[in-house]
Amino acid sequence: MVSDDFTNCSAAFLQWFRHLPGATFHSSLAIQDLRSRHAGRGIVATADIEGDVELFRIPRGRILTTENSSLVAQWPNFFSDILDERVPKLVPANNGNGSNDSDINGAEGADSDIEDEDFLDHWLSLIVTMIYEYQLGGRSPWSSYLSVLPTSFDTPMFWSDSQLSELQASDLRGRIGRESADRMFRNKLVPLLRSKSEIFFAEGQPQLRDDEVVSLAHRLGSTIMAYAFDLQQDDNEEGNEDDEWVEDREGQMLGMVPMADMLNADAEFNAHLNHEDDALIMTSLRPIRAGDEVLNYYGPLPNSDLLRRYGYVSYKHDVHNVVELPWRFVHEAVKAHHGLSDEDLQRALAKIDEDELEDSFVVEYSSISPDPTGLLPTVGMTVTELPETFTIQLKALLKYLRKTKPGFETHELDFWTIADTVLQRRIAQYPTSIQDDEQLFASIRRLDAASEDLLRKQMAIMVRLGEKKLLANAKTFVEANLAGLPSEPPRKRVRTS
Ligand SMILES: C[S@@+](CC[C@H](N)C(=O)[O-])C[C@H]1O[C@@H](n2cnc3c(N)ncnc32)[C@H](O)[C@@H]1O
Repeated sequence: MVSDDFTNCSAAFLQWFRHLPGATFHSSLAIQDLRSRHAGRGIVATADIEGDVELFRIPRGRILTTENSSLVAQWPNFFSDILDERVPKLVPANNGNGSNDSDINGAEGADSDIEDEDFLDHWLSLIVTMIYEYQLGGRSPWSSYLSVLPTSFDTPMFWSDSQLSELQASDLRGRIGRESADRMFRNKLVPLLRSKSEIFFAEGQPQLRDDEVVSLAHRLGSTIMAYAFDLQQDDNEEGNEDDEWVEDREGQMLGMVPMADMLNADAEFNAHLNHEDDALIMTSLRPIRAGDEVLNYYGPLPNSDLLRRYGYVSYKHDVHNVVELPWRFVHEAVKAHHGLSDEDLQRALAKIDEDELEDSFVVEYSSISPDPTGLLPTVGMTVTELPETFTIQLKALLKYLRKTKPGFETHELDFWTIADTVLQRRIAQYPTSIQDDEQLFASIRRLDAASEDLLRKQMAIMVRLGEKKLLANAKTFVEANLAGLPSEPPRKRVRTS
């Protein structure tokens, strides 16, 4: 085997980890180089491992957190200083992906990671802590760990405009937020670190220029998004009442957990991190065969969010895809279908409490969750209902039109026809069809996927294609409902008294 920096760093990291007091690492596991399939490092079983076996254990004191770092001892007002510097919203307003109340991984929740102020405090604190540890170099207790963390990313945050354009009409494009993060790092973070230059830029430490600090902050900010775990989780609360899996990566107390974050992940997985009082323990959920990769779970994320936060996509995550339907498309469709004026529409809308209105509605497949061993049921991906808020709001609008416009009538046929038009309008926002994308995807798969540009293009096509398939599926559902209705609306009832 050719030994390069990458393999040397993996070996040094493993050796460091094995020597941490209280840490364990199963003898049938190895860290493997998975760069040939764009998956960086991963952990693979070298012999069969049974289910419910401890794979490795990380003592809580060895987790890279602000509390465990020596930074706070040198900067006693660290937390209050960070709170003063935070910027409430890092992403442009109105970029939420609508509502999906499944959990933090739902469309809205996925966005809330950087909109949420608590998360932002923890994220920023951890960025500063990691800058501090990086600046310590070999003197950091985590230096062997830091050297296996990535220095570049394939998340859209780092894509060119032409690469981003390949996402076409995906809602993801409005949710990247690089500019606002950049502004915050430049205007807040750099002055904050400069004000503590005796801690961050002392003699003997790298003397970074401002732009270097900003790019290091971006790099670490992205590392945290893709690697950090929520440490506050209580295993008893982990599953909700339905015993569903939740993501353990996005929460209010973030920490970088050496080794746990060497696991790649998928929508089907075979390992889970258990949170105990003094340690985090990675456990196998079912037997893992020799040669199999040990996989963690990042949550029921659509491919757009997997790409946004982790920089990769996976066929298995297609089942969690989501697409937003804007409320304004409903306005347009109602107006066109019923031949209404703007005034007609506004009069009816004025009757609805604006605060209760959603700006958009999330279309998704009927929910599929992994079982307790991390496997997904083998059922087809189908849309079996329209978003509940879509139905409520459209029905409310039609009701108020009936109240405010004399002679206005609607029937079930109108509801489904409007829904069909809205879907058609959303589908038309993507300039290429499913067939175009499938052909394009097949043709570029044969090319050299080592090219960064090509890899990003492939991932963008997978995101947009998955969204188009979801919309087509939703349209089929609506068409089936239309087909089941009488084509003529019932005759007007004549009042007899
Ligand atoms: C927590 S790290 C996992 C370890 C990582 N592969 C490494 O080399 O450090 C998360 C990152 O791993 C990569 N990753 C995770 N699961 C993957 C998968 N199934 N396929 C490809 N890349 C994956 C992504 O780059 C993601 O941002």
